[in-house]
Amino acid sequence: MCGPDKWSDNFPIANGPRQSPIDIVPGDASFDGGLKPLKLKYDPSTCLEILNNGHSFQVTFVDDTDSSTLTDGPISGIYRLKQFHFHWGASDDKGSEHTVAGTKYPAELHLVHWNTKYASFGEAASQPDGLAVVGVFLKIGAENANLQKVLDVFDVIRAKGKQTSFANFDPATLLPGSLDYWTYDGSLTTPPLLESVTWIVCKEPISVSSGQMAKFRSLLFSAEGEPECCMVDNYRPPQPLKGRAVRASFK
Ligand SMILES: NS(=O)(=O)c1c(F)c(F)c(-n2cc(CC3CCCCC3)nn2)c(F)c1F
Ligand SMILES: [Zn+2]
Repeated sequence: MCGPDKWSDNFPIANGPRQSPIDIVPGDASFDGGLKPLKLKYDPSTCLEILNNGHSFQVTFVDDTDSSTLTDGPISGIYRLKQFHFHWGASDDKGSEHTVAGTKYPAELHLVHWNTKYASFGEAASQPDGLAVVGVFLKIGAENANLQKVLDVFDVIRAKGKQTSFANFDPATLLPGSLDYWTYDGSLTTPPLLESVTWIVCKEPISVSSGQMAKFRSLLFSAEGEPECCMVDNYRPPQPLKGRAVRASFK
């Protein structure tokens, strides 16, 4: 398995100056009163499909208009929602990519947006200010009815390469009550590990039940007809901060 430790062979940027994820140490983050509140405007009618891409499952959105956007927060300009996906562990004690003072959460949601000053997601992904990803931690607790709408279609996307239409889902229903956040300059957490992401990590987690986490683990890394390989531990561990500042939108 070409796991995270091997990525630097094919992607030397894996050892670059602004890699993600990182361990967020709240005491080391500096409050920045200049940071604006996040402004997330999502239109459920832009929700298109859900697919198992062999690394995670992702829900993709129509991004040819400014219907679903991220503005304000630490960024300038308009960033369009392209997709959201998750990372999770084989057990509830691990799974998130970012950690908070060493604490791992069982899963982490990533809402991926691209800067409309560029012509497309693909072009934006190679620019230092091209992408903005909102990260939300999942914490074991009450069953999450909004998340359940996504888990309910897992049976048809169980294997790598499977996809199905997925309409009228509002990703805002997966956001926590508070949008207080930490922000820092980082990268994609999977190959090609491009250093083009403004990370925006919410302080407040959303809930997920243990039974729902078991459902995440019913997905497969493997394609139909291949030996079954459970999709678990699809998270990259924290990377060196290398002198970067982590700012907080809250005191
Ligand atoms: N964990 S993360 O950092 O939030 C995260 C992301 F933000 C991503 F955008 C991707 N991503 C990768 C591609 C292929 C593109 C193919 C064209 C060149 C750019 C990559 N599509 N989306 C991704 F895989 C991922 F894990
Ligand atoms: Zn991710």
